[in-house]
Amino acid sequence: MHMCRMTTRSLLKLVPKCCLLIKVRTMRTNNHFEMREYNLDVLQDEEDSSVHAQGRPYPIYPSKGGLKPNFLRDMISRALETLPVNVDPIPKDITLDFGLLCLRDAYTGIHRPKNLNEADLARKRLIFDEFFYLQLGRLFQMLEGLGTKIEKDGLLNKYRNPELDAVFIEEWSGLAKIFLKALPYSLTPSQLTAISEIIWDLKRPVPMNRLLQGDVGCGKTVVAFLACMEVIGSGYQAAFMVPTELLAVQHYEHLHNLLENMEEVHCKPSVALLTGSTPSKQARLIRQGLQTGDISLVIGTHSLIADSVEYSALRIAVVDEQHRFGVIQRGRFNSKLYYNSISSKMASTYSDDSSKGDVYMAPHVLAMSATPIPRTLALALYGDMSLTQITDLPPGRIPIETYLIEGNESGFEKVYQMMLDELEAGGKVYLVYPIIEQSEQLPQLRAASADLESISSRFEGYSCGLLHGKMKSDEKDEALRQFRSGETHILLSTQVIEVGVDVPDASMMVVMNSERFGIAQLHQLRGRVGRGVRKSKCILLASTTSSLNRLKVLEKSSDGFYLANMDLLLRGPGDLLGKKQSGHLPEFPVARLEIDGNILQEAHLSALKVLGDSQDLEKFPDLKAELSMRQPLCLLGD
Ligand SMILES: Nc1ncnc2c1ncn2[C@@H]1O[C@H](COP(=O)(O)OP(=O)(O)OP(=O)(O)O)[C@@H](O)[C@H]1O
Repeated sequence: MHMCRMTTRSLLKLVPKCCLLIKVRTMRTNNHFEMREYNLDVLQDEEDSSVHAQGRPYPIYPSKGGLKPNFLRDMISRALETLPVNVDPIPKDITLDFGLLCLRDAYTGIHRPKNLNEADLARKRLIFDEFFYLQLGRLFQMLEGLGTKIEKDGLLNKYRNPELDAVFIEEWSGLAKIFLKALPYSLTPSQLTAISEIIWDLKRPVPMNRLLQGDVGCGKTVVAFLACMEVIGSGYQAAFMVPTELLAVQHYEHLHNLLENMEEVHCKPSVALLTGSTPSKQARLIRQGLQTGDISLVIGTHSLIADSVEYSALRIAVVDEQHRFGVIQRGRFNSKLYYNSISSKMASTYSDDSSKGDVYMAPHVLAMSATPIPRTLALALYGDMSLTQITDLPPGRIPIETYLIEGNESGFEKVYQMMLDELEAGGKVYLVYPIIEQSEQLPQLRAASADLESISSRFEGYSCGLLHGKMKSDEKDEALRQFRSGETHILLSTQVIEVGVDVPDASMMVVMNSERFGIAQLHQLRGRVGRGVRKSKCILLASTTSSLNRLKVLEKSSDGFYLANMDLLLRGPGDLLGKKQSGHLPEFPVARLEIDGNILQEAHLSALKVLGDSQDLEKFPDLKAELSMRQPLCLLGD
């Protein structure tokens, strides 16, 4: 009998002397192991050395839908016999460069490995293929969307040397320079690198498609504003799309404050706010202003991509919290074309297609994500985007103290006392709940609405506000405004405040039932405090003892990238990204993103190399055929 913990490798077992194999998946619970899955595999013909020679790894196939492992083994064996030698569509120089087995050896190696090393190499090759065709498809599709060879070469170059290009401040547009000068702080080094890199892209005749990532509160917004100023300074327009009205109003007010600081009144751009709640007469005027070019920058929700909104010269679209928008929504900016005279000049100089005198270009897209996700995941999800990361925080931030407290009676008493101390010292408190109303199915969960009364009476003399997703947008704005202005001291809220909400003097957060949230999500929530001069606290109340271990990491680290990696390892990509975002994640039958990131990088480089050799893949007909089978939509131009 052979027992072991299941790992990716343990699908292959060394054949022991006896003829019964048991594959077991165990789970460690507290101090004992529990058997969750098992599989009996009887080797009927022990003498059959051709299939399972002693001492060699032995593949275990699942027996599903009446298909017995032995039957599968037999079929696969026969298929392997008939496999042509020349079955590999990937060019040989690529397989050599990255130390990959050829495809035939990989098939043999995964089903009949001589040893575990061979099985590992075979697995690597299969994973490489999963990643490679995905990257190839995405890049191929992007190249297809570009008009001229110079654009295509430029794009491939940019991907090959992602850190290479940046524009010095002297070369920024006048308006961007004035805006920078008027900021009440200096940019951090990585904010400066990020914006210089973005401006480099903005000056090129190729539409940018860039993802700006950074930890909570690192100051992405101001980088995006600067990018808008750069294009406005060159005579074009900018649109800034956010997922909620709350954020739209906040960004609009924030920008207004920054523009107030500018002494040069004559060059202040005209800025408008357009959301679903904008009164129709005003919305009509804003649309008119965008069409004539009188408005240079519009901040708003998805109203900005409505068909009725026409821009006179939209050169950049910033999409904040981009994972909250579908690919199609983001893509709708691509149809808001503008006439680009620079591109037109370049195209006529370099293009072999002289008919391209007038160039109508899709706007540059700068997507922003407040959830730091590991590079591997970013590449798998957004392989078609260049990536800029802000890796430092503005100076002077006082680290947030995080406490993990068990949500029993004494735990609550302790937390209420800490809240009282904070309020008495002049602080403001967010109370975050997993749900709005009490639920009969989940009685252990605290609910924001249900708690309003008891919290109000407990903290007499301090007023409480309520904020959740089911409130009307003007009610939400009002609740946040009151909290910001200090009319309310405690804000009971759901996770609607998770992204973007910036109330710098909020100094304490208490998360109820924090076991219901992921680590990356809690980090994001925690980022709502510690944004001002007061020392801030975050208290995670956990109602189950088993969750305490998982959440402990938040007490120790405040590095969003590290925590996202931990979340990826602990819970896998689906849970880390949440339902909506992970819905865009392709399926990988063999690969596991949490451990196979380096293979993904190699696959990305290989795809670039292949396309550098042949942008339309005509040089590699077998590869093109394989791509059309694996990613049919990209070759159809969908
Ligand atoms: N270089 C800087 N120095 C000092 N303060 C800064 C700097 N950059 C930004 N800030 C301030 O830091 C706060 C957070 O910035 P911002 O809202 O842009 O962060 P963010 O990256 O969008 O974070 P989140 O995703 O959490 O909303 C703001 O109050 C902003 O004014």
